[in-house]
Amino acid sequence: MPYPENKEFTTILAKIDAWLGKGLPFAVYRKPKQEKVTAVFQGNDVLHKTIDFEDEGFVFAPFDLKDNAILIQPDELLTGTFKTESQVGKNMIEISESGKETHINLVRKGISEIEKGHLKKVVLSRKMEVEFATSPVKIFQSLLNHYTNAFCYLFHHPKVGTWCGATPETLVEIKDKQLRTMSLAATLPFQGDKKPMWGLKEIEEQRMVSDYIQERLGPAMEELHIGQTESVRAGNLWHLRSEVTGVLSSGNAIKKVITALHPTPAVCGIPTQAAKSFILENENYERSFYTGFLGELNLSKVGETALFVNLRCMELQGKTAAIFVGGGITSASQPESEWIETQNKSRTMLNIL
Ligand SMILES: C=C(O[C@H]1C=CC=C(C(=O)O)[C@@H]1O)C(=O)O
Repeated sequence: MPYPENKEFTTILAKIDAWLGKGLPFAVYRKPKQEKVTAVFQGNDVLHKTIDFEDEGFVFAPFDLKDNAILIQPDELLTGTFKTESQVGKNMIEISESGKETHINLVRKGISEIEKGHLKKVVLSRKMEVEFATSPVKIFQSLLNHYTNAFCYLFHHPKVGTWCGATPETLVEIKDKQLRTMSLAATLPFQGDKKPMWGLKEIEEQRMVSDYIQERLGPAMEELHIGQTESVRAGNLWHLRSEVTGVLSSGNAIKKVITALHPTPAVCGIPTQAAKSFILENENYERSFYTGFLGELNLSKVGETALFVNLRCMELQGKTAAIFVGGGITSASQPESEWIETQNKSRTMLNIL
C-alpha cells in the first residue's frame, strides 16, 4: 500500500482509476530497484503507432513487429515514489494442470526440430486463464510490493487492452550513447537459502544468448563488454544473467539497435527466423504483446530510452487474467521439466492475483 504522505503516488492511482473509467490510454511503471513511479497519460483514445522509435512516449510493442508498436503519447506525465512495505513470497498456490499434454507435445516437437538440425534453441510458450477478484490498480500496487528487482507496469489502451507484469529482462537502455542490456536465460526455482545448482543445459542456454548479443550488437558498437555470468533472483525463480555494456558508434539509430536485439533468443530462439516461424506455426495461440517489449522513449531527454522485454505478464479482461509463460528448449530439454518450469513461472503473476 502507498505511504500516506506520498501524495504524488496517491494522485497517480486516482488518475489511473479515472482513466480506466473514461476508457483513456495510460501506462504506469517503475524501473528495477527504484522507488520512482512514472505515469504517462494520453488525453484522447487515438491509437498511435511508432515505426522508427524516435517519438516521445511509452512504447508497447508486440512479439511480431509486423504489427506495429503502440505509443502512448505523454499529454500528461506524473511521477511519485513508492516504498516497498514487504516482499511476501506465497509459493503454495495450487496450479491447474490443464494444458499439460498440449504443452508437452509442443516441447517434444521443438526438441525434434532441434535434433533434425533445423534449430539450436526455441522458446515455447502457452497462455493460461484464471479468474480474479481484484482491481488493476490493486494489482499494480501488489506488483510494486512483491517485485522490487523487476520492471513493474500497468498498461491500458481501450483499443488494445489492459496488460501488467513484472519483468526481469532489460531489452536495452541507452543514455548518451552508453548502452546497457543483458543476456538472461535459464531458470531454477528459488528455495530459501539454497544456492541454485546450474547444469550444463542451463549454462549452454545462457551462453547462446550472450553469443547472439555479441554477434548482433557488435557491428553497431564502438565497444562492447559482456560481464561475468551470475545468478539473479526474479521473484520465486533464479536466472542466469550477464550484464552487457558498451558505447554505440555514431549514426546508429535506436531502431537499428532494437531490430538487432529483438526478439532475443531468451524469447524466440536460434536461428531467429527459423525459431520465429516455428513459434508462429506451432504454438497455437497468439502471443500478441507477451515477449514483445515496452518502456520509455525520449521521455526524460531526447535519445534516452529504457526498454524491457514483456515477460511474467498478463492481460486483464474483465475478471479473467490471461497469464503468459514460456521456456527455452534445447537438445538437452526434458518435456516434463519444461512443463514444471512454466508452472513455476506462472506463480509470478498468480501470487499477486
Ligand atoms: C520466456 C520466458 O522467460 C525467458 C527469460 C528467462 C529465462 C527463460 C528460460 O529459462 O527459459 C526464458 O528464456 C518467460 O518467462 O515466459
